[in-house]
Amino acid sequence: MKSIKSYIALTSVVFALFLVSVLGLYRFYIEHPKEVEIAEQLQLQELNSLSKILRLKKTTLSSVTLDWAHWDDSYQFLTEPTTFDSFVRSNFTPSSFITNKLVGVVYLTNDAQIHYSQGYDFSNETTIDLNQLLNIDWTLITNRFNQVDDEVIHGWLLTRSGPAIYAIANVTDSLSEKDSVGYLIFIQLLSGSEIEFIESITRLKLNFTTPNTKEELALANTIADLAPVTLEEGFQTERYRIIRDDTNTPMVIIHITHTPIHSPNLLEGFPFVFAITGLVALLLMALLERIVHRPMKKHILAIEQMVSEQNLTPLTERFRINEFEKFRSVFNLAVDLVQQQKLALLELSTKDALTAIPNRRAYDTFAPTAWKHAKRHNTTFCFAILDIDYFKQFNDSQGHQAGDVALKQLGALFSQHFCREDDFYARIGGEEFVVILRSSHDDFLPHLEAFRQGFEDLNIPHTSRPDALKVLTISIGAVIVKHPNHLSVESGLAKLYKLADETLYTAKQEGRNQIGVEYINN
Ligand SMILES: Nc1nc2c(ncn2[C@@H]2O[C@H](COP(=O)(O)OP(=O)(O)OP(=O)(O)O)[C@@H](O)[C@H]2O)c(=O)[nH]1
Repeated sequence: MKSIKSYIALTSVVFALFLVSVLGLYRFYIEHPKEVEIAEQLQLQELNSLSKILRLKKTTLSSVTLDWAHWDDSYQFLTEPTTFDSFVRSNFTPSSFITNKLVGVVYLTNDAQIHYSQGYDFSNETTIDLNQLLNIDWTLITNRFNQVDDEVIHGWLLTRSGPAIYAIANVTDSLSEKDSVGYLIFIQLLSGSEIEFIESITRLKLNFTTPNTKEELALANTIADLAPVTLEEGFQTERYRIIRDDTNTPMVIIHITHTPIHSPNLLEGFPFVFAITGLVALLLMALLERIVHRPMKKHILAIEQMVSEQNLTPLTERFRINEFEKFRSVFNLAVDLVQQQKLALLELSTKDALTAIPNRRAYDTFAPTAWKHAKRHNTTFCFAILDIDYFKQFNDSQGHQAGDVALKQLGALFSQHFCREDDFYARIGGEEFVVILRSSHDDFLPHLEAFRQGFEDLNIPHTSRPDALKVLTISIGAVIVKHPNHLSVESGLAKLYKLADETLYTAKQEGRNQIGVEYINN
């Protein structure tokens, strides 16, 4: 069996676990997947932006290249090279490279002979031999010449200085009326400032590398392509993407670092949830403790005290819970019942069975109290012993049953004569009775006399008595104490009894059917 307190604790813990489970399931199946989805969409957008910007760079370079290739000057430079030397001098100055962010310019004839090539070293800010600068594998480019036709084509290059983009356009006159006389190639290096610009737009941290060794190439082949853009790894703060050339060879590896505004974390908010749940559990415990445990404990203590004091009384404090309140009212009904039974038992134990007036036990309880009260208030006190005259002869002649009837008749007479609040009478022996009267007026004797006369007037025949009277009578021995406080508490009552008994004896000796009186402290 467990205490209410442990059930309350158990209930609170179960409730807290239930709350955590509900919140946990909500977080796991609803909230967290939504957060992940939003974060993934953002990362996909960032990758898309990166892909679009890189494509835009290539198309921009293509436009510039196409523009230059369709200049009449370019056309004439290839058809009449000596006449147009000034073209090179005026157009391929360092500022031309810087303005167009070019690291290389190449003019080729239709049969892929280099007509003019120039590189620009941005770190040293000087023109330099293109091959020395970039160490380009020209076959990659010349293999694409047949794709050029009227269109411009572009692609990625591995250079000594890092990844670069190139564009190839047919060189023709400005109206594109003449046949192509060669090719113009512009090469743009992905410079630091370019990367910073892309980073600021895409919100990504980027690191461009080129796979050089066989192992690096093999590794690069396992990396997902930048285009078409996918987010196959899901939400990640870091990932790699690859850019390939037209022969599907990995050209550029991009190490991408995302800077998410918010990283979805499954356990995020759980300390708060635990704290809230714990708090709710504690509040629940406190509430149940206040409503259930504390009142119940209080009532148990009250009942225990009643039991130890052997005095059951109704529980007065109300419960807030219906069932407990019901228990309280049922308990109170039981207390009522016990009190009624107690009263009934008390009455039974203090009443004489034959005459139905108080018995010896009642006398033993009442007499000392009445005596003490009289002493305290110094009220005049009358103690009288009553005895039926020649009752033995009555029994012997009329029978014991007739004696019982006579005793009953005598008992009934008491309530008629001694009916004041303070009057007391009892049957303390076989045919011996006691009357205790208290009054400020000394009117005891008329009362006792009326009682004696009343019994005589019942005219219960007693033919076998030795004197002249032939009815049943009583004799009374009375002691009247004017000032009870002159006698001691302890010895007082016993002394009165003894005196009353002696007075009764005298009354009997002097002829019976009379009252003998002794006064004390007059
Ligand atoms: N019928 C009946 N008799 C009782 C009862 N109790 C006591 N007695 C009788 O009361 C009688 C008392 O007799 P005694 O004490 O000798 O006195 P007495 O005959 O009354 O004579 P005196 O007192 O001297 O007048 C006895 O015979 C008892 O048996 C009772 O409950 N019923």
